[in-house]
Amino acid sequence: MEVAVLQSPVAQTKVVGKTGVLIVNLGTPDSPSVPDVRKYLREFLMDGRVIDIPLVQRSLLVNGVIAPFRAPKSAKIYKQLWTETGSPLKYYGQVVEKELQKELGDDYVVKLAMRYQSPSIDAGLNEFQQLGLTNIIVVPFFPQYASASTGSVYAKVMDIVKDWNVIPAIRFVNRFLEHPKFIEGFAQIARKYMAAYDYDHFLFSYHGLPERQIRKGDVTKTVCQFGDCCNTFNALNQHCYRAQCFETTRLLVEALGIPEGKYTTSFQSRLGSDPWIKPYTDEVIKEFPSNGIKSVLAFSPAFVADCLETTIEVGVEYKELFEQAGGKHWQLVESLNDSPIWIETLVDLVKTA
Ligand SMILES: C=CC1=C(C)c2cc3[nH]c(cc4nc(cc5[nH]c(cc1n2)c(C)c5CCC(=O)O)C(CCC(=O)O)=C4C)c(C)c3C=C
Ligand SMILES: [Fe+2]
Ligand SMILES: [Fe+2]
Repeated sequence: MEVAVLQSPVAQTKVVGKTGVLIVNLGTPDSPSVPDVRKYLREFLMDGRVIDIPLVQRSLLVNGVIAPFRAPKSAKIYKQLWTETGSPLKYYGQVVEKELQKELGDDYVVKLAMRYQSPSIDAGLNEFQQLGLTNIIVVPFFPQYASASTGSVYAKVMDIVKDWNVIPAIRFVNRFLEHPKFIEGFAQIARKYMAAYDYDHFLFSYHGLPERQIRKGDVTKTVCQFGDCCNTFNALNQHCYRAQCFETTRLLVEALGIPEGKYTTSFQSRLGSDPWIKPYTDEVIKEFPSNGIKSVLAFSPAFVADCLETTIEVGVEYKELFEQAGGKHWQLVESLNDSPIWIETLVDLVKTA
């Protein structure tokens, strides 16, 4: 009796067995206007996993300092980044959503979401709920796990579904820095530049994090000393974001045959005066020319789509810094964006989740 009321057999076959795939990137402002950038920064930086200080202090910092003073400066940089298709981070997300749907076929429903701003995680999950999908795979677009990125996506998803009557079976992709196709994706782009120019040095610059955030994740309080310990990657330190970044470099160096001594790993975009993970990219770059390094191929493998952090920070600002210090040739390795090998990586991640 109940079954007949619930759904016709035709409607049932449409959804039964389908899996919802939520691909999630960080987010970006809706436009490069000051109010939209301010709205984005407020939502982003009020996340307690991003600025992990008590709520009252966070609110004073974000609403009293960052939103009024940083937003106008950031808006100018976002205007530089914006193209006719909008923010590259969102544009490539939309292309990847379509391509991945095509590759995965009818057994899956693929939805793009952003942790902050739009399209929201809420909207994506609600669509899955309306379709009656109770198998969901969440793929955060962060190759390395950090509480501020991947962790925040997990927390948001769980916060949304916790009140549903039928909580779906959810599988979360945790990290994919060691996926051979992810590594090969960056290697393919880099080979194009390496074939055309003989670079003195290779820089692998990752988004930074306050050291405090890594310390919090080290529940044993013995793993990360923020030094050479991060150079080896093992079962104990696999959740240390800094160690994951060094491992990403090691795999890329191996794939590209870069000799020892010809590459550096560093961390960019620090905010505030607390210690962030070192070495800092801007300090490393300033030293390059005086050490005889006049040409650099720069990678940004903490991101899978070009964004402010790659195109502007590494591609423009660090280039200027390098040239001011006496450097001659600087080239950014663009991100995976909508490359076929990135879509293949995602297909593998979904099918093995
Ligand atoms: C406390 C501050 C920040 C932490 C911690 C942090 C971690 C973190 N962020 C990304 C990915 C991206 N961040 C981007 C921009 C960005 N990040 C911060 C601050 C922290 N990030 C700020 C203030 C900004 C905005 C830049 C500005 O206004 O100047 C972006 C780019 C988004 C875009 O629209 O292009 C990405 C992507 C990760 C992966 C991460 C933890 C590892
Ligand atoms: Fe960031
Ligand atoms: Fe570490």
